[in-house]
Order: sequence, then structure tokens, then C-alpha cells
Amino acid sequence: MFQLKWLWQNLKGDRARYIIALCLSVVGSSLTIINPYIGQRIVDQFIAGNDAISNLAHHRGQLIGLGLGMIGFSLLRTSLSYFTTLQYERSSQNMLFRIRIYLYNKIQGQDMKYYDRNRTGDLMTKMTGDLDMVRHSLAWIIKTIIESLTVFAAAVVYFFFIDAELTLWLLLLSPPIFIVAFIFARRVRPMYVELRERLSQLNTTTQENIAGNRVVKAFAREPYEIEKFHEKNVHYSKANKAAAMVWLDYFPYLEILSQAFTVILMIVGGLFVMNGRITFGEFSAFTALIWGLSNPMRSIGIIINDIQRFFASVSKIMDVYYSHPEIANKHNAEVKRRYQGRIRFEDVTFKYDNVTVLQNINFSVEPGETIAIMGATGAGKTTLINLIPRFYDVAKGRVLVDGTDVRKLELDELRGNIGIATQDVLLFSDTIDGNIAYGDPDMPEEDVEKFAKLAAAHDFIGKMPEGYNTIVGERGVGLSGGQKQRIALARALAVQPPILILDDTTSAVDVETEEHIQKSLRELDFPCTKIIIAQRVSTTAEADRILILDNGRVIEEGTHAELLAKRGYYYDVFKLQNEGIGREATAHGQK
Ligand SMILES: Nc1ncnc2c1ncn2[C@@H]1O[C@H](COP(=O)(O)OP(=O)(O)OP(=O)(O)O)[C@@H](O)[C@H]1O
Repeated sequence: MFQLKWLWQNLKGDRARYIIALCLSVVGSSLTIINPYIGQRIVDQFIAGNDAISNLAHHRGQLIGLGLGMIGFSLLRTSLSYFTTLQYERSSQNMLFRIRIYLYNKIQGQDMKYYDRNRTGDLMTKMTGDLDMVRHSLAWIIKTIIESLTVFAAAVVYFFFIDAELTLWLLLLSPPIFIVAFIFARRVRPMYVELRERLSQLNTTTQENIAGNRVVKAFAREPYEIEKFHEKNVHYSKANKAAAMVWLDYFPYLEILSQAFTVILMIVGGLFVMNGRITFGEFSAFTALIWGLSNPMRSIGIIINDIQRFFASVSKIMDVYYSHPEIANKHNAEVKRRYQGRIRFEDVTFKYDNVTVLQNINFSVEPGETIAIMGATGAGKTTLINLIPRFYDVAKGRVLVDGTDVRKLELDELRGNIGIATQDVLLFSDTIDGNIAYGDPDMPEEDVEKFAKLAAAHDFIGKMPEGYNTIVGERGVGLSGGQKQRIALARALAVQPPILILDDTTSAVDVETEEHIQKSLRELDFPCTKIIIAQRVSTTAEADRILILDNGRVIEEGTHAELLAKRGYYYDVFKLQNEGIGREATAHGQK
């Protein structure tokens, strides 16, 4: 079975330990027949046998020996069981540790498409609950199966030695138990797949709710969110109950059949004792070991439940384990070259699945040039810049950096040459200093300050309680939108990239601060090609060229003056931003 093969592969490094654990399980479980055997001898020789009284008088030493043997074997089994469990735990925890790292790296290595398709809550479920289920399978399910089978086999062999017919009477119960268990397994399996899906939905809702808590509060949508959570919770709970109910449907049959072992033993075994076919001691051995037959049958339901959970979880983990990003970063750039920063889009068309978002885009940017991109919301601006660091691949055409198709460049090198400040600013739960120096953790403090100054962030950072050592919360809580943008800009500048991409980075800062930032960008002390997405004409005016995107196409291209002269989209935006209010008032007045 593929899943078991997968487990075996991942046990590499702990296989010997695990095999030792399995062997110890077999040995320890086989030893369970020793004490019933000793018990049998004690009963036959010293309690119920014909010579019991004389044996008690003359062979007391033997009785003490047998008693001590019983205690000794119990201690031995307990120590063995302790040591065995230790080996199972160690090997399964080690495996879990390795798979967790592997999966984390896999998730890290996925491309944007993967993140578009996979929900955070689902990935979190895979990294936590599903992984633990895999560990549980190795440390508990397999162990329980092996131990139950060994005890069962040892008991059956021992029973056969005592009396084959009585054993066969008892074994009559096994086929119906297996049939019931098989039907139960088939019914419950899809339920665990469903259960796993519901859990993932519940986690996704919880995660989104926590992440988006401020939006929820702002819109006073707590009752709605609570209702949404309640719904997912009800679904999960129902799925859980449904699986439990199926188990309850079968549980009475399994329990009755397990109890029947004792009943058969009492009736058939009792008759055999009465007619002298077996001794009291042998009967007591049957009684002492009958659990070895009935217990595995009783726990078969729990084992099947866990096996189904394991399959539901492992298939989810394997989705991540064997996923291959279309755009893979092999991280094997030994020498990372510094690019000149020449960019060229050649007849680029891009689609999200089947929806065309960019069409036949052509433009080039020379090293050191600044190009501004403007356009209505949803026009495709962010998509366009995402093609330069190869977050996505083009559907048609080529994106060239320094004359080479980005698909042929080493990703680490390419991305290392690009500083990017994205539209949604995400800061890590770290100090401001740590956030700015994210691309180069060894950056000296003076440099961090230098880039903060360029991004007009130094002043407000200085006023914070612990300056650059102030910890900003998850997503930059505790900072204003404009402050976050400026830290993100400092972070992008700090890698001194030959290509700087700013996606609406100054939209939340005031005009004065923006002017400071523009001046800094003009006067950077390293060569840098800049691509700036902006909505304000004040930002775009000084660019060497402006591209106007509309519905995935470049509809205008030129300098500020050229585009104004064209009297098209750019001209309209310019008019609106400079005299919009006045013009609207006039327009209304004329009506
Ligand atoms: N990950 C995605 N999957 C599918 N469609 C997407 C994705 N990202 C964006 N789109 C769609 O692509 C189109 C262009 O989006 P894009 O974000 O590039 O626009 P934009 O010009 O940057 O807009 P804005 O100014 O609002 O940021 C939109 O119609 C959007 O719905």
C-alpha cells in the first residue's frame, strides 16, 4: 500500500529503532502466555489436582518458584513494554519532526498559484492535526495491530496445545466479527474524509476571523461571524456525531460477539472440565487468556476508526508532500550577479486560469529609468509587476530582465535583484529594525536608519517608545497605514536593488511625505530602475515614462507632458486631481 510505503520512506534514519520496537512488541506480546501457563501449573499441581495436598507439603519450593516466576515475568513485561513504547515514541516523533520540516519547506517553495488555491486554515490543519495523526498511526495504530495479532496468535497456539476442539469452538466467532468489522470500515471511511474536510473549514473560518478581526469589528459584524463559525462548528460536530453513530451501530454486535467468547468458554470449557477432557488448570489458562481473543475483536472498531482517520489525513499530507510548484526556486545560484536593471515585456499575455488579465503588453525600461504605471482598479497593474520577479509565468510572450527571459534566470538571483513593496503591507512580528533589515539580517544599524530616512520613516520611528527596537505586532499592528507603507519601502530599499518595484506604496502617506520620498528615490546612491504603480499624478509626473493600463492593455504611453498633450485617460485623471472639485462644482452649476 502506497501510504505505508510512504511512511516507511519517511522513517529513514529511525527504521532500525522502529523495527526493534516492532520486534519487542512481538516478544512482549508473546510473553503474555507465560503467566497463564504458570497459573495453569499452580492450579493443577497445588490447588485442584489430585496430588495438590501432597505437592503443597513436599514441593512448596516449586510453588514459591512459580509465584516468583509470575511476578518476575510481570515485571519483565512491564519493563519491556516501557522500553518498547519509548522506541515507538522516539521513532514516530523523529519522523514527525522530519516530515514537518519537509512540508514546511514544500509550502514555502510553492508558487503564488498554490497560495491562490489553498486556504491558510487548510494548510494549518495539515501541518498540525493531520501530521499528528500520522505520528499516532506509527506509534499507536501499528503497535496495537501488531500486539493484538501476536497475543491472538500466541493464545490460539497455546489453546491448540491444550485442546484443539475447544479452540475451534472459540474461533467460530472470528469470521462474523471480521465481517461486521469489514462492513463498518467500508461505511465509516467516507465519513472520516468528510470529517477531515469539515475540520479544515472550521480552522479556515477561525483563522480568517482572527486575521480579519479588525474588519469584523469595524463593520460590527461579530454576530454574523459568530453565526458563520457556529454553522461550521455545527457541520463539524454533525460529521463527528455521524461517524460516532456509525460506530455505535456496529459496537453492540462487536461487543456481543466479544462477550460470546467467555460464554462459549464457560459452556464448552465447563462441559470439558466436567467430563475430564481438560484439567482445572487448563480451564484457568483459557480463562486467563481469553481476553487475548476477545480484546482484539473489541478494539477492532477503534483501530478501524483510527486507520480511516489516518488515510484521510495522510492523503491530505501527501497532497503537499508531492506537490510541485510550476515555478520552482532551486536555490542553487552560487554567484548571484547584480543586474543592470533593463526590463522588457514582449507581447505579454497573462491569464489567471482561463481569464485573460493582460493582453499583448509591450514596453521596455532602460537601466536607471523610472516608469510609472497608472490605470483603473483591476486593470492589471499588480499582475503586470508580478511577472517581473516571476511570481507568475506569462501565458504568451516573454518578460526579459537584462535581455534574458526571466524563465531562464535563477530565481534567487532574479528576486535578489528586485526590491518590492507590495500593495498589502505585511510586517512580521519583529522589531522595526528586524523588519527593515529583513533582506539582509546583518545590516548595520546606521544603514537601517539611512534607509528609514530615505523612506521618510526615521522621524516617526524615533518617536516610538523603543525606537527601532519597537516590536510591531502581527501584520504591523500599532502602526498607521502610511507608517507601515514607509517601513515596507525602507525594507525594499534596504536591499539596494537594481530594480525597485513599488505597488501603490505611497497611497497612504500625505503629499509632503510623498515629496520627501520622491526626492529620496531620485537621489538614490545606487543605480536603480524603478517601476512605480501610482494613482496620484504628483507621483507619476516625474517618471521618465508613464504607462496607462486599461482592461489588461496599454492604452497610453509617454512622458507626463506627452500624455497631457494626448488629452486621453491621463489628461482626465490630471484634470480631476488638480481641479476636480472645482470642475464638478462647475458641472453641477451648469445643469
Ligand atoms: N490571484 C488571482 N487569481 C485570479 N484573478 C486575479 C488574481 N489576482 C487578480 N486577479 C484579477 O485580475 C485582474 C487584475 O488584477 P490586478 O490586481 O492586477 O489589478 P490592479 O490594476 O493592480 O488593481 P488595483 O489598482 O485595484 O490594485 C482583476 O480583475 C482581478 O480580479
